[in-house]
Amino acid sequence: MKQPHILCDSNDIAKYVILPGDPERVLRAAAHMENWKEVATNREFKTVTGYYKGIPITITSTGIGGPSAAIAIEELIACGAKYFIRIGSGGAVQQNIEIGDTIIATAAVREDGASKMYIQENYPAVADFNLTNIILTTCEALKYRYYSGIVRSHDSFYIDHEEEMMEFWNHKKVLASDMETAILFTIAQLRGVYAASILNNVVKYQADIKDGINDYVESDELAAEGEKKEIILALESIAELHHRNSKAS
Ligand SMILES: O=P(O)(O)O[C@H]1O[C@H](CO)[C@@H](O)[C@H]1O
Ligand SMILES: O=c1cc[nH]c(=O)[nH]1
Repeated sequence: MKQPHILCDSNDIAKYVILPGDPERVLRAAAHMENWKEVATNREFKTVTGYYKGIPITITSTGIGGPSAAIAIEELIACGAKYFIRIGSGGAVQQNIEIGDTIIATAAVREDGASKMYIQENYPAVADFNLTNIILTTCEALKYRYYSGIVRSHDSFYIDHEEEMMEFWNHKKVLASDMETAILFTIAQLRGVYAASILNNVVKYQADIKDGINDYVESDELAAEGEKKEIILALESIAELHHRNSKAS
C-alpha cells in the first residue's frame, strides 16, 4: 500500500534511510550513490532509492519542521525502514563552531511542538548509541572537524526573543539548533527503530540567521563543503553498520 504523503510502499524503501530536510539535498546526496532512481515526489517529500557500495539505501526529504518530518518518518517506518540518519543544516549555539563544521547529536532539547503531541516533555530525545558511535568513529577516520553533544530542535525562526534564547542555550552547552532532530529521536525511541543526526553548521553563533541562510542558499563554499561531508559521513557510516550487521547475522 502506498503511504499517503511520501507515496511509497515497502518495495520502494530500503532498511537504511538518510533524511535531509531539503528535497534538493536528496539529489545532491543521491549523486554519491550508484543505480539510484527517484521513487516519488509529493509536496516536500522527495524519495530516491539506490546503492552505496552495493548496499540499498533510501534518501527522503522531511521538509522543514517537526510535523512534516514526523509524517515522513512514520510512513517510512510503515514501509519497513529501520535505521535513520538525518543529514540536516543547523545554526551554531557555541562561538567556536565554524560554517561547514560537522555536529553529531547525542540528544536533542525538545523545544518543538510535534514531539510533545507524541509524549510528555520529560521523555528524552536521545540518539541511538550504537549508530551514533559508528558515525563518530567514521568521522574520526574521515578526519572531519566535528563536535558531538546536545542540539536543540525548535519550531520558529523569527521570534522576538531569539537572541536571549540563544544565549540561554549557549550557557547550557547546547551545540546547535535545528528543527527535526528531536522529533526523529522521539519517534525512533517510541517505535523501536534506530536514529542518529548529523548537522552541517550553516550559521555562526549570534550571526543574523537570515544572512546565514542566504549565504547557504547562495552556495557559500564552506556550507556546501560541510553538506558534502555530512553526506559522505552518513553513507560511510551505513556501510560500516551494514558490515557489522552482516557479520552478526
Ligand atoms: O537543511 P534542513 O535539513 O532542512 O535543516 C534545517 O534547515 C531548515 C531551516 O532553514 C530546517 O529544516 C532546519 O532543521
Ligand atoms: O540557525 C539555524 C540554521 C538552520 N536551522 C536552524 O534551525 N537554525
